[in-house]
Amino acid sequence: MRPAWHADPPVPPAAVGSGLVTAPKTSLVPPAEAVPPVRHPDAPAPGEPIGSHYDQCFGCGSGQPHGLQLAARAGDGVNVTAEFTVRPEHQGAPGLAHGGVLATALDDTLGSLNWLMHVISVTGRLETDFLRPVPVDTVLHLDAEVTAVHGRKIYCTATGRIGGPEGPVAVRADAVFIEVKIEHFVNNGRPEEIQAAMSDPDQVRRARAFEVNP
Ligand SMILES: CCCCCCCCCCCC(=O)SCCNC(=O)CCNC(=O)[C@H](O)C(C)(C)COP(=O)(O)OP(=O)(O)OC[C@H]1O[C@@H](n2cnc3c(N)ncnc32)[C@H](O)[C@@H]1OP(=O)(O)O
Repeated sequence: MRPAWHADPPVPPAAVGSGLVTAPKTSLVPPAEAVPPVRHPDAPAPGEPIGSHYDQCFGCGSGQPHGLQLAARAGDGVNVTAEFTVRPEHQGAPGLAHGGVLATALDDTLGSLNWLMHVISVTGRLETDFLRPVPVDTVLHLDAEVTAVHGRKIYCTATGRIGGPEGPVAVRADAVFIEVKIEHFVNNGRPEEIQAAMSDPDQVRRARAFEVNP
């Protein structure tokens, strides 16, 4: 007999009007008309630290004691590298990193690609493969790159290796990020944090870096 979970009815592809709305998924494979990404002339130099986009970011902010404190550096193309050390507060199973935390590490590394193109984008779709368990105290060596751009859609990929930068791949992801304007955050973020960010000269300077996009 099939297990009970096999008997779940399939989710309808689009059920508008029934209370369910399932958006069509964007393929993670760029369309034929997609173009290669362009490294912005003012992108950080290869090897230069990218820094956090927001000190309260769970992925890269220094103001989040339980966060990942991810430190990314620019590559020589439209790519970055980063490291994340798994701490006890990141556990899922005993002694092992939580899968959602590992997905966050991949997501935030992909997010730092914004600095290479001087485009603000947010995660639209992120598909993650978990290939090896990642124990506490492990340094996850991440790399991410943009593979193609189509309109506002930015196709990108990331891997996380253990045991060194050339070690075996433990996690990987393919993603589509969507370009947005700064208003995306101003209009949607909780007012307390938006007001605090807008009165922080460092935060305003980080945001302005994108607005001089030629
Ligand atoms: C100060 C510095 C800060 C810098 C801040 C940097 C932050 C980085 C942090 C790490 C990354 C994150 O965690 S970001 C946080 C997690 N992500 C989010 O919160 C995003 C929530 N989703 C949204 O707000 C929205 O759905 C958007 C913005 C993604 C899309 O809405 P929209 O702007 O109305 O887009 P729309 O016109 O419908 O679609 C434009 C094109 O994108 C495609 N598209 C739309 N949504 C998706 C999707 N989810 N997945 C795939 N593809 C999609 C459409 O098919 C279309 O393709 P075509 O028809 O043109 O072909």
